[in-house]
Amino acid sequence: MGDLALSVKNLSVFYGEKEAVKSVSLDFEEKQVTALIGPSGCGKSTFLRSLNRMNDLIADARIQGEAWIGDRNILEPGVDVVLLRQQIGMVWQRPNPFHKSIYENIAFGPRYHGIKNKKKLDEIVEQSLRKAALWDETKDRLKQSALALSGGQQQRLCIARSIAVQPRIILMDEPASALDPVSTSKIEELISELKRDYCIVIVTHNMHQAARISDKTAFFYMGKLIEHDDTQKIFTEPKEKATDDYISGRFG
Ligand SMILES: Nc1ncnc2c1ncn2[C@@H]1O[C@H](COP(=O)(O)OP(=O)(O)OP(=O)(O)O)[C@@H](O)[C@H]1O
Repeated sequence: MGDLALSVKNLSVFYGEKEAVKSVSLDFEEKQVTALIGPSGCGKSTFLRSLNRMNDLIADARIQGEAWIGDRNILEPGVDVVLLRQQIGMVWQRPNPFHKSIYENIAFGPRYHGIKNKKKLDEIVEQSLRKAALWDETKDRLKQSALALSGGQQQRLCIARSIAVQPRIILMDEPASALDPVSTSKIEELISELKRDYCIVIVTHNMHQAARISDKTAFFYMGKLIEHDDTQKIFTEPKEKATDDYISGRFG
């Protein structure tokens, strides 16, 4: 087994009385892609959002359990969520660039975290755009609004923005589901490149996508983690009947 990036223990999430995620324990390794799959409403996004404390923003959401990065439980009350979100980045279903230039979208995070030197910021912008396979398309228009980019380019910009603050883990909630097939395959190629450096956790409804890009797959059903294993095993010889039924399209 490789190095652990994040270890989740008995994580439960409640919305009021409703338990949307039920005592899930799951480990994520460095330099691996884990796909979270399961039918609509099974708690995948809720689980994902808990990992960088985005659920803190929902008034009646309550979390129990632990999530460890090294010797730190990131779900403890005293954790600085701004620093946490630097370590654990998030890419949403719909690209959400800031209403700023391409350059400023990338430079914003590093500047916020204290980098003021223009040359250093230029370097970070270039490196982040290169890593997100967007440099060639944007290097001559860095001052232009990010909103003038296509949807697929905007999503790669959002990935570049999360890389710019040097995270360890990148969470992605159906990052390609709003994109056309060409943009989708670019995002998939990009994810395969990025896993050399990062731990990636991706929610996807697309079974083929999960099979293509992930090393591990976790199947959720009605808030519970039913099965977690090598992606190849989940898709060829799942242990649980519910997993088999879901991946062969019998429900969901
Ligand atoms: N902000 C919220 N307030 C109350 N209930 C919520 C909230 N967000 C999600 N839920 C409920 O929690 C459960 C899990 O939802 P969640 O969005 O995590 O599932 P999901 O597996 O990601 O679904 P989908 O694939 O449709 O996005 C659902 O029953 C949903 O209705």
